[in-house]
Amino acid sequence: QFHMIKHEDLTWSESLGQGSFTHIFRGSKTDQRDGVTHSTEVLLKVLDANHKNCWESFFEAASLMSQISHKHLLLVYGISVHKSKNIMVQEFVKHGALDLYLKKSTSVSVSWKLDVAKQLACALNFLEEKNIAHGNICAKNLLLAREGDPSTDNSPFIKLSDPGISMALLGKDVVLDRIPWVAPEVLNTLEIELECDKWSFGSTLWEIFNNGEAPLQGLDPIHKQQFYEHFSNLPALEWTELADLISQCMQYQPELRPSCRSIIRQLNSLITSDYEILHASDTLPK
Ligand SMILES: Nc1cnc(-c2cc(N)nc3[nH]ccc23)cn1
Repeated sequence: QFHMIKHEDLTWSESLGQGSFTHIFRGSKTDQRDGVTHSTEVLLKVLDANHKNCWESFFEAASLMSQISHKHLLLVYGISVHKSKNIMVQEFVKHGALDLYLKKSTSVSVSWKLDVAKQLACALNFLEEKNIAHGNICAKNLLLAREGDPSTDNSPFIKLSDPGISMALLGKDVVLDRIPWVAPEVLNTLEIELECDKWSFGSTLWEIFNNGEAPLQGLDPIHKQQFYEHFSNLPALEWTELADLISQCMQYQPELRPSCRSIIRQLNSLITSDYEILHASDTLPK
């Protein structure tokens, strides 16, 4: 169920860092279409040689993304297996991960953030309708295809990346490190259900409205686990309506979390609320 890409059709450029058990590189792939050679910029995600046993899960994550297509889901061109290297070939998304972008950017408006939040909610709604759980929703896995430009009121455009290797295969320490994005019930079951993505959506909303700052970033794994054992909540944002949506998503009882349709409805009412006017002051020059 995968397009196999020949290794010789891949060109490798610079390393762009690493994920859980993977290394990522910028690169390009060439293919022949009606006799013409096309070269496409791609992102090459390589599974660590010492985690070869995860290759099924690595490709499982990619195949999830290639079975369905949606404008806010990352495009996976295919896979390439060469000697001991397992490579996933993805579309290259120009501005990279949203968490880093938010940390670097100073003047990102409230409406820009709401637009991004709504795009993520639409992607989750699409997955929910297909009964597909993603399992790794976070700002690091949101890729910015278009920055959007405040002067021309051009809007941002994001793509949700693949979920990566499944929780069941990651060590307990990696799962603990994903607190508070990983839903509490996953720590016991290591199973990902649709409701888990709603919890993660809440945590990602918190990140977006805290300029990419990671929630609970200072806590070590033990204190992160206690955060769940004490049924704690993230610090509420000033904007109460948004804080309410986040706490609805981050309810410890999965069945009480809102549907994607409800999340989208609530985001729409926030977009039209006068909050933007009230908060226009935070983008005006002092
Ligand atoms: N599917 C993907 C995933 N990541 C990127 C990306 C783009 C960029 N400008 N800087 C980066 N730094 C790290 C990753 C990355 C692109 N496409």
